[in-house]
Amino acid sequence: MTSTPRHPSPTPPAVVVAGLHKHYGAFRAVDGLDFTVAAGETFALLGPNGAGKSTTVEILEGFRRRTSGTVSVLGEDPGQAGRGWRADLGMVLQELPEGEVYGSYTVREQLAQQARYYPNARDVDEVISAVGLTAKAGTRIRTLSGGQRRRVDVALGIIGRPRLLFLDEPTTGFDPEARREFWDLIRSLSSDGTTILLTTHYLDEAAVLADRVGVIIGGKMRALGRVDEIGGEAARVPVVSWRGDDGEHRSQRTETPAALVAELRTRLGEPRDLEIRRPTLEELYLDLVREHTTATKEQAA
Ligand SMILES: Nc1ncnc2c1ncn2[C@@H]1O[C@H](COP(=O)(O)OP(=O)(O)OP(=O)(O)O)[C@@H](O)[C@H]1O
Repeated sequence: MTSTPRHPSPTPPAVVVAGLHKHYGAFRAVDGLDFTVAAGETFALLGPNGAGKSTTVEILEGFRRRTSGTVSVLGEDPGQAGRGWRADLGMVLQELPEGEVYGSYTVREQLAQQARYYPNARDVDEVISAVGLTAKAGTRIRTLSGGQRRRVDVALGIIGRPRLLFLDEPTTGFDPEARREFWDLIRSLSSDGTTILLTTHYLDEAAVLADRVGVIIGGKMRALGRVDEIGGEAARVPVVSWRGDDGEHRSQRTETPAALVAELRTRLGEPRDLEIRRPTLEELYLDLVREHTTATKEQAA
């Protein structure tokens, strides 16, 4: 008799990180990270410069050895995995110094060359169109602008139809319109089932794209959750903002917004540009960075 399992086993996570450390001598660049990225999820790693984001991502990509901890990426240890595993990954690394990457290839030539490494590559011209470079397909890459070259990096990252795509600060140098086009591209990859691990300094980008975010500061995970969960209780304290008599924009976080508005009304009459809203991810993130940077300085003193 055959039987169908009543509950089909859930898809295993794309990434599992437990107790991850990376030390350089006495310096702990990554200091005990734990997180998972579910299959099909878009996960953003946030954190100030030097927080340990790229080090973590490079360990997951198999480019850097860890000091300790366990890491599984698409079911394998990146330190041991082979070429088949790598073919399922797409990578857009942090920007490399100008002129170091591409010889004299055109956009189309470079992509066609890269596509040959993958068993199930995407169509070259479709990818060129998806990153908005159709008009530049025959142009030599080194003559493109910085933002256009970054689009080539993204195209190279997705040409192999990866199951898991790493994007390390992908939109640095993009103009606002290009960033929005890029977000559409990421959303469409995500809706096709691609798992995405993104690092970014643009909090609006994380808020728009990510199902969950992790905030790394000083090599440790200081917050982890859905965008609307970050900041815990603090995230529920509203922000009142208005324009003062001097024309300056002001804002204040308060548990009693109605009382503050009443006080402003007495003081200013009808306050200009009055708004009561939830704090943005950027405000909550900056709170976290301040809190942990101060704590680290106090410990060091
Ligand atoms: N090879 C190395 N030797 C010593 N220290 C290193 C080495 N590589 C990185 N570091 C240090 O590890 C820390 C984490 O660096 P990492 O590049 O992971 O930060 P990041 O969060 O990606 O920063 P950014 O936002 O600036 O890209 C930094 O203080 C960096 O100087």
